[in-house]
Amino acid sequence: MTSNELAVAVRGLRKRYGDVTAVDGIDLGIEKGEVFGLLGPNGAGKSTTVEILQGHRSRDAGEVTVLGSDPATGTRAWRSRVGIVWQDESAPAELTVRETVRHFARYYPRPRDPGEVISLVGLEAKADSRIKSLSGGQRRRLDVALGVIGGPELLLLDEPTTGFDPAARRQFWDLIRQLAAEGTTILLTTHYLEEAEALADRLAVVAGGRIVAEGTSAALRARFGTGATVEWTEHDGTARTERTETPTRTVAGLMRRFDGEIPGLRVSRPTLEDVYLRLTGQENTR
Ligand SMILES: Nc1ncnc2c1ncn2[C@@H]1O[C@H](COP(=O)(O)OP(=O)(O)OP(=O)(O)O)[C@@H](O)[C@H]1O
Repeated sequence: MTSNELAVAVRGLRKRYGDVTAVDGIDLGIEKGEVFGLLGPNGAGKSTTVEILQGHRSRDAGEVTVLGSDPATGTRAWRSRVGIVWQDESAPAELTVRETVRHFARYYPRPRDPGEVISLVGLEAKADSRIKSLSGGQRRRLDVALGVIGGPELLLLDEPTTGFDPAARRQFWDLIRQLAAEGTTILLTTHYLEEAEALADRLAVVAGGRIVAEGTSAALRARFGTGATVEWTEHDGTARTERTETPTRTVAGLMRRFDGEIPGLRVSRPTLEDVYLRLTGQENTR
């Protein structure tokens, strides 16, 4: 697939801040209509990458094509095709939700209908409330409304659900799924594995400015999450843990030794979280 057929094509992307290498040679290809998750710990280089894709940060090296253009030289027409959800949208606190969404619609050549966008993000009941009266989660929905009011082909979301309660997070996921169903290509960064698994068609795990793994969550688990952990308790009460590629054989050995019930027996396969912690070198931080 050529870079013009992909929504986002990145090759050899590098960015340094002084002595800190934030992005250290990232390659990325996101297909049109895909939901792609960038997953990684604090400081991995996710925000820097997204800011470069938005055209809001310069790069030191690499080729970047977003909707057929280099973001560093993106025109106003190009910008109107890319939706960005800012962390702290500086919308005037005294305006109502409806006024704000209508106001932002004027910046775009072919905006979506403001009323429709307000209901898409679930803010109908708050349409005539002032922004200053919104809760944190409602405020974030407004940010998303402002990110999609221009009818973007590509939506870039940097940690969209940080600070959400579980119910708000799940409602937000429904919104993302709805936008994806309408054909919007979506790139989101997240710390939450569960979120990446729930939303992303494919995900890339970023650590230390590099992509350490990429694929569907099922493929990542199958590829990196091999083996199992067998846990049991010895007669003297000592807890034992063994990591093995052949858990059945381990359990068979224990059955012979214990000649009956094996106290505290537990066999577990790695979760995506285990895979993620292993890939990002945080395995022992649990
Ligand atoms: N404006 C800046 N000036 C100097 N260093 C920066 C700047 N922005 C980011 N960095 C550094 O670059 C590295 C990557 O940061 P970045 O914000 O891209 O990571 P991230 O994966 O988005 O992290 P988080 O999950 O914490 O948001 C970090 O070491 C960070 O301290």
